[in-house]
Amino acid sequence: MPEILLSVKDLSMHFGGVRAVNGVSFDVRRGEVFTLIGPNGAGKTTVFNLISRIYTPTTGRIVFRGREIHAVPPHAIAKLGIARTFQNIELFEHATVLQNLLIGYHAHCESGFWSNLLATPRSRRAELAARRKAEEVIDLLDLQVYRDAIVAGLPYGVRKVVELARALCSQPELLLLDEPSSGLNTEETEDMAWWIRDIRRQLGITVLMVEHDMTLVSRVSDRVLAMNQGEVLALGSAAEVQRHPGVVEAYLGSFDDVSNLRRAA
Ligand SMILES: Nc1ncnc2c1ncn2[C@@H]1O[C@H](COP(=O)(O)OP(=O)(O)OP(=O)(O)O)[C@@H](O)[C@H]1O
Repeated sequence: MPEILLSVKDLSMHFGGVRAVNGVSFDVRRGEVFTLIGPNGAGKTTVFNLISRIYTPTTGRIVFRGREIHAVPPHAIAKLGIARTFQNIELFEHATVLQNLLIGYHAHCESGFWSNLLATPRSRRAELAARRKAEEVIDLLDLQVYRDAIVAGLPYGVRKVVELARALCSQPELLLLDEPSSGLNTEETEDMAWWIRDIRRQLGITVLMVEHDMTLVSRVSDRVLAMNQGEVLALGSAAEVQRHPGVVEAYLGSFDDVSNLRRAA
């Protein structure tokens, strides 16, 4: 039996009369790439925001490594072993790539305010460990030439990889990727598929992803869950889910790019 890393049980999030997420359940197995798809407004980002504790669910449970995470404040999520990227990149724009990665590392580490201020041996060891981890991630994602560049001056595609790198520096067990291909051209999207596969293969990190580009979804996902109007429509391999009549109908009834679905079929 595969180990379940994350379990979402009968999860609902209502905003007034809007049922953004309504009775959604799924399990993410340790080591897999699990992808949420669905037309605009299906509830995918809300599920992400619930798992990363930006929202508290109206009803339902989220269990990570056997522990309920409802009461964990958003800032403590990284320490539990969950990191995420955002649809619209969120980086410190006026800091360098390396500085952003060091911040990512410190999001998960325990060294206290006083030990940092007094530069104790413990805080110096933590600083060295942070630099080692940042350099390792820079090498893994081929960011060497950008190490000391200010983020604001970098092309969008590179900033997207830097955000991924920063999430990796917090050494997560579960990585949440919110539309990793958005804003990327075809070549950059192909690179992103390589990075996601490397992250899973080389670092053993479990990936939960929201993505619209079905070519990327098909390339990297072990399992795909399709949502529509806050509810689960289908679960299976990328090919199985794309053939599901309810999924085809949901996309045809929306303004989403149906050609994406056909392209990867
Ligand atoms: N904070 C909020 N307040 C009110 N309604 C919200 C809020 N967040 C999301 N919604 C609504 O919940 C529904 C699901 O939105 P959500 O952003 O989760 O969908 P999505 O599948 O991520 O869509 P997209 O692919 O466009 O990002 C939508 O009808 C949206 O308008």
